[in-house]
Amino acid sequence: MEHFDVIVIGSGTAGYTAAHACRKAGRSVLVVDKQPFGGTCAMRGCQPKKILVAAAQAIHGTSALHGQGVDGESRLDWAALMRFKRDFTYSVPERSEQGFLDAGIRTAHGLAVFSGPNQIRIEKKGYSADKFIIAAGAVPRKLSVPGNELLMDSDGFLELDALPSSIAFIGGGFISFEFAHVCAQAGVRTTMIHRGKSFLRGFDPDLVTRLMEAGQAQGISFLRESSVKQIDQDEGGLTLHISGSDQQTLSVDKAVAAIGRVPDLADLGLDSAGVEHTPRGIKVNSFMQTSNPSIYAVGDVADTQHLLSPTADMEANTAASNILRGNSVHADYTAIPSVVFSIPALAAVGMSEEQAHAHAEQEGIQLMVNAGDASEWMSSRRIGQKHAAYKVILNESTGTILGAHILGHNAGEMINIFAMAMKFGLTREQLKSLLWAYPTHISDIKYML
Ligand SMILES: Cc1cc2nc3c(=O)[nH]c(=O)nc-3n(C[C@H](O)[C@H](O)[C@H](O)COP(=O)(O)OP(=O)(O)OC[C@H]3O[C@@H](n4cnc5c(N)ncnc54)[C@H](O)[C@@H]3O)c2cc1C
Ligand SMILES: NC(=O)c1ccc[n+]([C@@H]2O[C@H](COP(=O)([O-])OP(=O)(O)OC[C@H]3O[C@@H](n4cnc5c(N)ncnc54)[C@H](O)[C@@H]3O)[C@@H](O)[C@H]2O)c1
Repeated sequence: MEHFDVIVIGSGTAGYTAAHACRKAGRSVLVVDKQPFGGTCAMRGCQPKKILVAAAQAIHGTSALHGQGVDGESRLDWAALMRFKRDFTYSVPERSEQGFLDAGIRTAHGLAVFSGPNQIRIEKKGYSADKFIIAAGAVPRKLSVPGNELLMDSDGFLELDALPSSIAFIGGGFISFEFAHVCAQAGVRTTMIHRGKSFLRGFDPDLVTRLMEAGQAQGISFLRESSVKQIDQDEGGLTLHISGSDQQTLSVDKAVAAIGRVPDLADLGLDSAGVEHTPRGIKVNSFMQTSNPSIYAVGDVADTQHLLSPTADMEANTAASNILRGNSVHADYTAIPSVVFSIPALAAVGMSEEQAHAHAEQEGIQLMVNAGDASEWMSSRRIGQKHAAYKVILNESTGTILGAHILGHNAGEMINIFAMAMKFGLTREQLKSLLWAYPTHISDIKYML
């Protein structure tokens, strides 16, 4: 049985970082993936999604300035856009694997299954290691209703050769919002169906309302407190049977289930390795170590709060560091920005207003909540942006930032400034004293403070 210092299961964001970090320190490393190398972010997530969003933003940006110096219609050419997207994703597996090989990391293809606490099998061949890092990611959650096989998931949407003329997104989270805005800009009749009352739970409700107004202005319909109970195929496409809303059925050409992602635990053989897990993922401590001290778990497969690329990367570095130098580094979840790449984008970091009020009461501090509409600001007017708003929550006495929430073009870039300020404890006065390049969206931050 071949032996390695470290075996990494999964070649996505987390697996990539962990494998390279261990190899850089001179360890012998094997990385294995059951799919072509590269993982979700590069192949089926952040990167290809952002290519579609960029095109949709260009269409929206042009139409927003019609009559204000911009003339003529722009149109989203889906077939060309998919070719453009594939130019990026096509080469990922080969480049990713070559990068591992160039660094001296061994690669293997196939399903990795634990056959004991310190060994795995890949396609009938056994391997052992001193340490393992499980970076097996997550997969789309399936809607368990009759006819669910007629639904697409995000992987399917990102591979669509032609856009339908009507589409429904089931779920009121990140993926539904981002893809719905792309579809709306392509002229697709788009409906979002959400079982709960509040869309984009976790984001500021006032800003979510403004985002939904922006979506409605682009032609998106929203059904809330509505559950899809059954899907039937009919001649024209699909009929969705919906309970809870006034609308009982909805006919669409295609429908996408975007109801969250679940850790990809199936077939890993975790019980043979003594690794505790729940449907939420592999249980880890703050060193990213599992119940088996030789095995660490990182990224979407671990039972942590975030399913994001930067947190996958940070957790992988944490696990690698703890394997190399003994458990000494804790995963640090301070000030993690998150962005819905809708049109406009919605971004947040830190506490919600509700959390901040609870925190203030508990700590006996005064809050300062700066909130407002930014659609009349020059930065919005010059690009024809009609939906822009912000909410910044500060500790009044120290001037430090507890939370920031931004809706608008470039919100995804601006939020990083707030994340940096929070991470390093910068105050309102310090931020205001900076000479921001002007006129930029980021220079608006001083008005928000
Ligand atoms: C549509 C979409 C858009 C997204 N957009 C963003 C975004 O804009 N920003 C952001 O921060 N995050 C985004 N995310 C989330 C982000 O992609 C994930 O958080 C991140 O990719 C997780 O990385 P990972 O390494 O943990 O898992 P993955 O990248 O999923 O890698 C896991 C790998 O493990 C392999 N594997 C699993 N089980 C086994 C096994 N038993 N044997 C061998 N191999 C195995 C899989 O084949 C896979 O390649 C998005 C996700 C989706 C779906
Ligand atoms: N820009 C980004 O950072 C980005 C973009 C896309 C995805 N992601 C990551 O991927 C994850 C998955 O995205 P997502 O949009 O699928 O999930 P999500 O968690 O953002 O939203 C899931 C939605 O589905 C609903 N839902 C859950 N179970 C349901 C059920 N059985 N029936 C009906 N509705 C149900 C939830 O109420 C929620 O509205 C996200 O949590 C996020 O971490 C991030």
